[in-house]
Amino acid sequence: MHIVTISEMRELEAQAESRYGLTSPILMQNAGKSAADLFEAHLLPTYSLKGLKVLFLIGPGNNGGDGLVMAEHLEHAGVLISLYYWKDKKLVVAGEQQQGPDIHEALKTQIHNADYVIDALLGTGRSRPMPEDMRDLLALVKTEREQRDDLNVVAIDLPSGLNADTGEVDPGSIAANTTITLAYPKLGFFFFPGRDYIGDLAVGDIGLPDDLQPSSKTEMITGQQVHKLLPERPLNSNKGTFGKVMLLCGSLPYPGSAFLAGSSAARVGAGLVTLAVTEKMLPFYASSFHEATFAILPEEDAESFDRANALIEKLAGYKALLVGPGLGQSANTREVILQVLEHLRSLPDKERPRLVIDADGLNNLSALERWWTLLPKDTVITPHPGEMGRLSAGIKVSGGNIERLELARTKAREWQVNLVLKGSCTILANPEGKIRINWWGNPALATAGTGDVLAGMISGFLAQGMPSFDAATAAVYLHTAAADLVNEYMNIERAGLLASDLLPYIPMTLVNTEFSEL
Ligand SMILES: NC(=O)C1=CN([C@@H]2O[C@H](COP(=O)(O)OP(=O)(O)OC[C@H]3O[C@@H](n4cnc5c(N)ncnc54)[C@H](OP(=O)(O)O)[C@@H]3O)[C@@H](O)[C@H]2O)[C@@H](O)CC1
Ligand SMILES: Nc1ncnc2c1ncn2[C@@H]1O[C@H](COP(=O)(O)OP(=O)(O)O)[C@@H](O)[C@H]1O
Ligand SMILES: [K+]
Repeated sequence: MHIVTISEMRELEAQAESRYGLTSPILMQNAGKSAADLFEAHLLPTYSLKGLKVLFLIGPGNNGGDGLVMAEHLEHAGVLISLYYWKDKKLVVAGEQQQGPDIHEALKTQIHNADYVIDALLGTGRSRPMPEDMRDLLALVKTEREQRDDLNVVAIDLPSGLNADTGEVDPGSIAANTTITLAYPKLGFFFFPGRDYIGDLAVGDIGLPDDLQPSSKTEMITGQQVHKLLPERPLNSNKGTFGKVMLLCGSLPYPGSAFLAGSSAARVGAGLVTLAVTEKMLPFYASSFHEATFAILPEEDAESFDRANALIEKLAGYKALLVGPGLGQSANTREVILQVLEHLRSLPDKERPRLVIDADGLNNLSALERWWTLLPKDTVITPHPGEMGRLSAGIKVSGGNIERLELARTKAREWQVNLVLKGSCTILANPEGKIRINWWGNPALATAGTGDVLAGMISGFLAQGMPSFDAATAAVYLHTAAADLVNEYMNIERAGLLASDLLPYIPMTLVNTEFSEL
């Protein structure tokens, strides 16, 4: 699904009018109706709308207009509606305009009684800081919600005051429990601090014709998209159909990485997983990872030439190679990586295993001049912000602010790689400037080993012949979907997940893509 900037959204609206006669009032009717439908279908699956008390905060522009249309639909469905018009300081309760000297007190009573407050004050037309009286209004809602968590705030299009292009927020903005955005998610949702204000995200259809597409090259990864990318599993198949993955991962202080990555490759359907390990490491894996096969390498203090060659000899017939998780850093290991890269570059396209480099694979590389010139075509790299900094000559890389978007785009072009810049909204960028951003997941993923799972999943998809950027896309989405499932089934909130908990849930995430709402 496209992600749009404000100007891209305006351009679409202008085209909708000039090419299809879809004027602003028509789009607003569609927007308000779909917001009402989403409110009913998704927010209240188990409750009846009848008797629900909903207060609408109505702004001066089209965002307020959307709110009014939504309110009308909900009123027909039996919702008890009150409307507060911010500009005119007018309060209407059940169709009656409230009179009297103290509208402010009456408004406070409405906020106190509401089940839901709908934030329809400002949308993409916000052009300056919020006036104080708008901040005060939202502060009343915020204070009330702090006192009772059964008060929900639903933002229409976006939380008022959020900059839809950058994710910056006004000091008066309040976080929504749910944002019903219109037509397409806005770029600012994916960056902090904005990301924290969105809550659950729903996307309303405003009736733009299918052939009217945004010019944006930026996409939000969705389950429906991933469903289409997943490899076929024909009946007439065997393990050879689904490809072999080789992993150069794991060393004495970090043995678990190879287990996590290898299991994850198998969990997304790779036919066979081989761990390239030394004899010293073998007993660890043989007892914990029964499904793996092994390529035995010389010990780490052997000549790099021998270590590399032992791996290269075994690599024929493999469709994917993962280098890095838990590998350790040393001059010798760097040499091994260099020789393996050289071998990969020498292979014809069809015979070349597709490469994923993560963790210490990246740390080793970053010590080399112009390391990116050493990579074979179609390589995927998966740095977290620290690794990204090392790869980019020591610059400081933000974990979640908007600057990381341009950085990812520029570096994927310069390095000619498929870049997975990890973080709470992971950004994928390919050499052609295409961007995909992951919305899903939760902070339980912020624990050691989840990156190994991700890298393993990518290699497992590559083994099945998926193009590199798509393999990375599917894996990024599915590893966060797995975390969401773990939280649900293990009753975890935002802490306590083990990377290995993800493993048994990965196959379920593949199935679930067929039924995802987005
Ligand atoms: N156009 C379409 O076809 C469709 C649009 N849609 C909807 O419209 C929204 C965009 O509508 P919009 O452009 O009217 O902007 P909106 O966000 O309502 O606010 C602008 C108003 O607020 C004012 N204002 C600005 N900043 C302010 C501030 N800080 N504090 C106070 N006031 C401020 C500004 O006044 P002015 O600057 O002129 O004084 C103006 O009156 C979009 O998010 C979506 O919800 C959908 O229905 C689909 C079809
Ligand atoms: N707060 C968060 N929300 C969503 N995803 C997260 C969050 N924190 C971390 N992640 C994800 O968890 C993974 C962590 O990877 P990484 O930092 O490489 O860990 P490790 O190297 O220990 O395995 C990444 O895919 C990252 O995007
Ligand atoms: K709004």
